[in-house]
Amino acid sequence: MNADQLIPLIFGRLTWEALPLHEPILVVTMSVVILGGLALFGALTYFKMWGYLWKEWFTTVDHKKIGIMYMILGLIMFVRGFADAIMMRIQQAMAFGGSEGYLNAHHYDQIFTAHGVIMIFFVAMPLVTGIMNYVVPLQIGARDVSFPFLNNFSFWMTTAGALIVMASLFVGEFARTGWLAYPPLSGIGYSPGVGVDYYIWALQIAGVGTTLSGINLIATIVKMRAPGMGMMKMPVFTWTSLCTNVLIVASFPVLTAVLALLTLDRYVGTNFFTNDFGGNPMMYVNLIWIWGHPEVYILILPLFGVFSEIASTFSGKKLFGYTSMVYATVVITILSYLVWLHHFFTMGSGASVNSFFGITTMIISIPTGAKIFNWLFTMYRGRIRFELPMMWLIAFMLTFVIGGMTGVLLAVPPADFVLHNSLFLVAHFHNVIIGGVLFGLFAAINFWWPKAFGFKLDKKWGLISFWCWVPGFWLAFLPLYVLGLMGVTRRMRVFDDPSLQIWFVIAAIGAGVIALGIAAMFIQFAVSIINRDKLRDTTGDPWGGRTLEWATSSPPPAYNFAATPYVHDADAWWDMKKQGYQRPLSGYKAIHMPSNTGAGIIISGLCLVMGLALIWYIWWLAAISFIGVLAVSIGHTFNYKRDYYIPEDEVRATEEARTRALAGTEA
Ligand code: HEA
Ligand code: HEM
Ligand SMILES: [Cu+2]
Repeated sequence: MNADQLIPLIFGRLTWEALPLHEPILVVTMSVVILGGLALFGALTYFKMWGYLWKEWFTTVDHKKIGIMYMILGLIMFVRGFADAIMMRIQQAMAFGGSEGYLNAHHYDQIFTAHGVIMIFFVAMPLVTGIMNYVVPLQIGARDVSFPFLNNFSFWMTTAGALIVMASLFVGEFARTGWLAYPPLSGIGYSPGVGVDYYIWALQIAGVGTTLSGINLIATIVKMRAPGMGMMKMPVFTWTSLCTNVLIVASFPVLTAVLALLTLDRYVGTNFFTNDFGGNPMMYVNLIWIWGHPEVYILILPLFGVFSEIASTFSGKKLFGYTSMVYATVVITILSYLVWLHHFFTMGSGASVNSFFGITTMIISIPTGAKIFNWLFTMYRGRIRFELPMMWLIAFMLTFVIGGMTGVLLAVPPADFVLHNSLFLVAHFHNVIIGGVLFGLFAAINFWWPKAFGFKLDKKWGLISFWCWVPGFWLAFLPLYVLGLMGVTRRMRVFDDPSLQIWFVIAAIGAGVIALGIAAMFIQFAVSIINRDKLRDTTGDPWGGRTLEWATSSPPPAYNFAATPYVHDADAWWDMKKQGYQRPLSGYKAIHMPSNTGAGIIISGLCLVMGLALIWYIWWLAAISFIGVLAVSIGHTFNYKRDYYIPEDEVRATEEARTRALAGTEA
């Protein structure tokens, strides 16, 4: 065998050509990333941080630390996703009057695809999962989630997926198909390169993590609630998390299946989604939206829960209409399975089918509207405190209602025939996702940060971020409604009609203002960490909270609660405070806890290698890493050192420190 035959056997289709050395933008980015990575690696080694990170964070099974790691992952990926967005905004503002802008078509198409994929799968999903992971066990008075090791494994699988997408920036290319990769465009005939394979394996690997984390949180909420907390006494955020995870468990397997079929089409030459040989691309479109529509409610529902907690806390009132809030959430959960076809009204289903799906879609406005009015009635005659979370709630209501209304417009099939795939659609979904999901996450971060770290976030920089984000959002996306109504379609790189340019320029300025908002948010974090002693909260309950997470210290001890709380009311902690609750000061017991393990990160690391090997057709490496995954997974079942006890003395010492801290604040 000569070298020409041997090299492909070893390296598959990976060659030097895969490095984008001819793309100056990528060379610069790559150098910055490599230098930054080396600097970080050097710093961590110099300060001897690796052991600490490995023992305390990477291998942790503590839901609180895993929650924080999800948030960090989401925020880092947000910077990447936003960099893509700003590049598109600059390109579209420039590409008029014969100018081609600065991005070629090959590059531009990867950017909008990567932006969509990253923002949905590796920004919104990790941030939402992170908040649920952190808050749910505390809200239900539990010690951790049902399956703590699985939780660590889920996080690393999500991270492995994110790393695969990031790798495509520097080695090879990403998909050029749009974020849902419709065939036949995503089939091997029209996309022969590695881009779609990067897409497939990133989503498959991250999807395993998402599905398992959904199962984990459902089991946790169903089985681990504190005594007395019946279903109708669960905090609303826990309710919305439960429904979200039901949606995850019921919809992600469909995504897995549809991507598996696409994989078969691409790798072994089956014809599920081709145009001939009995294939049918419409099957793909149906399946992907049966996952895709519930996905957008997976993103928004937890934030509806966050806003419910915030509305009542900062109005100093019980949430208006708890029961209707719960039923509205459940109704949205069910309805979200009956509307998927509104994403392809124009693809020939006929008038009656379109009417059915148009009407079911519009019906979702009713439970959503009920929620909006419940929040307003909660605020009505309340003693409102305009802290940052409350500010975000108000911005959310004003923004989301408009985005929801334009959604209802799109739900009218004849209108959708005009607006489908236009910038009006792009404006609709950014309006609900940024106004709903992101504003909700910012509210959540400002609300629960003091719980996680024991000090509040700086208000001044928080307000600067707020006042950049909200007008910045409107500047960036209102022009897209106008352009959409004028007939401009999505995913365009250059334009002919010079009269459109001004709107793109305004949108680019808006994105610039958003960039300032993002910078202000990171400055807010930094300033708060520096001034943490001034912003310290020793009570564990800085906002006058209503639910159980505020009953324990900030940050909570590893075991969350020394004594399991007993629940009498949906606002359990508020009720306890009203009844003159006294913390038990004696009678501590040793606490049974799960042990950390490296199995999760190792298996995910092997999956990462396997994914990359499959993308590049390096079959031997894929086989070896697959065997490695099996071996480590089986090996892990023989690990009997899975738990330990926090000794009674340690619990007592921790609780006595808290007693002193509480006395300090009261004095
Ligand atoms: C968080 C994400 C999120 C949310 C919450 C929504 C919510 C809604 N969406 Fe949106 N949507 C997306 C994300 C989201 N969407 C995405 C990402 C796409 C495009 C994907 C792509 O193609 O790339 C999309 C696309 C999309 C389409 C397809 C258009 C097309 O491709 O041509 C349609 C059509 O029906 C639609 C409708 C709706 C409706 C009716 C709601 C409703 O749930 C809104 C309900 C809320 C309100 C109506 C406001 C509050 C209510 C009141 C104040 C009560 C009174 C109001 C009335 C009685 C009307 N959406
Ligand atoms: C923060 C500011 C943001 C800006 C400025 C921005 C900008 C853009 C732009 C310019 C496009 C391409 C539109 C076109 O087709 O012409 C786009 C597409 C998209 N964006 Fe954003 N975006 C932002 C945030 C987000 C967030 C937070 C999400 C989701 C969580 C998101 C999800 C998407 C999706 C799914 C697409 C469609 C991709 C495709 O066409 O395949 N965006 N965005
Ligand atoms: Cu939809």
